Amino acid sequence: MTALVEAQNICVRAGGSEVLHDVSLRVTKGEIVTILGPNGSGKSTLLRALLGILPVSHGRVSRSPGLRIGYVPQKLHIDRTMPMTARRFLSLPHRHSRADSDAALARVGVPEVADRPMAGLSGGQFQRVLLARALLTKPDLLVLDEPTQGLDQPGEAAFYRLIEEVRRDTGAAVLMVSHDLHVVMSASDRVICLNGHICCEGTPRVVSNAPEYRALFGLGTQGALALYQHAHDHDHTHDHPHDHHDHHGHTHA
Ligand SMILES: Nc1ncnc2c1ncn2[C@@H]1O[C@H](COP(=O)(O)OP(=O)(O)OP(=O)(O)O)[C@@H](O)[C@H]1O
Repeated sequence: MTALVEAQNICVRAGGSEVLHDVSLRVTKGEIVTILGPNGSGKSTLLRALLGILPVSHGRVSRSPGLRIGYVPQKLHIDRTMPMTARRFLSLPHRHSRADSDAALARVGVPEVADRPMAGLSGGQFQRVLLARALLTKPDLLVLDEPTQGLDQPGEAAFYRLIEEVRRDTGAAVLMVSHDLHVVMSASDRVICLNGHICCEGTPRVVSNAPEYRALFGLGTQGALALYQHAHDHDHTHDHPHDHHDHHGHTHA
């Protein structure tokens, strides 16, 4: 199938060193592809090179003619003191009708936030508004750089379900970066494991059993640590172990 976007043997340099070496990948129509990798492994750099924001020092990037991309960058600086409603935010930088904006908010499951200030939204609502803004461009390809950062695990799982629905309804392909193995495994057609180069790739099942993947995420690398801490945080916010602990405390008292 024709690729929407394709990298052929690309190398990318940043800050005087080679951040990506000999990376090749393609995303075809309607696919959900997730890039996983430790901090600093070049995930954002790869997305930016595919989007043409960063130049490659070797190889080539091609995008299908007329490709419409909805991009949600990893960091979006919003002046939290500026009172801007979600509907107004959706019209930046391109103006959209009220009906289209409201439909986009409804599509991502937060119709109620249209008149609320962006600064007052929860993390999950905020990420959904970012997705709504990307959808307003009617993209063939959604590029999402860690779209679930700051969300708890149920919030992440709900967000990935939403991504699957969007793909089903719009036919858009999705290329995203994630740190969360568990939820990504169920939502992705294909996973690419990156650490400056592609360590392994394939269906989630194939990748989770690949020795390269286990070496990167399972043996105390920087990435494994980040992932472990991520999971650890979730345990702490979970109600049951906490209740259990309290219960024991009372029993002993
Ligand atoms: N503009 C830049 N100048 C210097 N170094 C850069 C620049 N952009 C990226 N880098 C370096 O390239 C490497 C890859 O960065 P990148 O942001 O792509 O990683 P990442 O996998 O997205 O990381 P994270 O998971 O922490 O977001 C890092 O070592 C980073 O410091």
